[in-house]
Amino acid sequence: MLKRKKISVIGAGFTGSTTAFMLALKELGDVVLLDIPQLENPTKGKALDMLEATPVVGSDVHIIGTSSYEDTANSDLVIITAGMARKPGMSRDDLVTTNANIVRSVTEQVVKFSPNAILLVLSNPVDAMTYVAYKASGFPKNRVIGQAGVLDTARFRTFVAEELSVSVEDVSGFVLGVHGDDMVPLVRYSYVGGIPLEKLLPKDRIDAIVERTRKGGGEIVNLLGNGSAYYAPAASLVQMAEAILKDKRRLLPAIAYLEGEFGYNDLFLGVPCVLGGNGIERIVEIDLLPDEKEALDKSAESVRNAIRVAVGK
Ligand SMILES: NC(=O)c1ccc[n+]([C@@H]2O[C@H](COP(=O)([O-])OP(=O)(O)OC[C@H]3O[C@@H](n4cnc5c(N)ncnc54)[C@H](O)[C@@H]3O)[C@@H](O)[C@H]2O)c1
Ligand SMILES: O=C(O)C[C@H](O)C(=O)O
Repeated sequence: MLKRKKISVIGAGFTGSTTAFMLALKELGDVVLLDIPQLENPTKGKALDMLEATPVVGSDVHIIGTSSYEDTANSDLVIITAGMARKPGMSRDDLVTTNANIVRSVTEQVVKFSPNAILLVLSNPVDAMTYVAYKASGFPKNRVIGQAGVLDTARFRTFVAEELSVSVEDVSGFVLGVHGDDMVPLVRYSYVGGIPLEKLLPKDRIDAIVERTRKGGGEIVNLLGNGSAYYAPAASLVQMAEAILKDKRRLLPAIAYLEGEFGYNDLFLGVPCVLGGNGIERIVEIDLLPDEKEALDKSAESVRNAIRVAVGK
């Protein structure tokens, strides 16, 4: 008999609860939503509300809310969204010390009960937080992954589709590097219906889209006023979760541990990855032009600085 997957989402705030609901809508597995003991009742309430939507949408999954890690036992996938979100005027790196402590303690609890899980990290600054989760878990590198590139690429695709008045489905591309202002949208590898983007838009328009993508998170933070984006981040987590849980072997940008790839060592950074049942099945190295490599180096340096603060090195 086919066994249902179990997915735990740690942090039941905006991104955590939206992710839990999207996972349930897609029937990817039973969902456990966990937050701190002080928020146990609201977490239970959110989960029950989602469960009561399942008959309407026709999704046969179970969803519970909890503050107890025992309920997360034997999860196949654990998504970590716990931590502070930034407010207008802050950078993601301003969250590093607070969120490193949260991500470290959450990971230690998670791995006690789910030693074979794959960890998918969202908490910011996410490249450094994925490093913290990796060290705290002791898991092999393929089972610790961070989310940034799917979201950053989604923003890029949205802006290109709007500019050209074409379907978002026909725009492809990928954004590598740090999830911050130094991210690297690879214009040269971006296509619209198979046509290179550079043949469809003048350089100044592409530059404007690249800049808007880099600042995409901040644009939403400024509009919301008291928190950060959650619909597109949740959708991005769910796309990665689906690739892993269904062993789809999708080639997506993901934050992966590098041991020599792209010339970096002992670093988590957004790179093209094949995502499947083992988590990161492999990293796909691509040729970069000197200016692209220089931009990726800057990205890597920015992650190294955040890691130094996160782990106190
Ligand atoms: N990587 C990305 O692309 C991306 C995208 C969106 C948000 N984020 C980050 O994700 C994090 C969550 O964002 P959000 O909008 O959901 O914030 P939020 O404030 O709505 O939710 C965070 C939740 O974490 C919980 N939490 C805090 N400490 C905890 C602990 N020790 N154990 C369990 N739960 C704990 C809080 O109680 C809260 O409910 C932030 O750090 C944000 O910057 C990253
Ligand atoms: O911008 C943020 O702080 C949240 C997230 O990283 C995003 O890109 O939306």
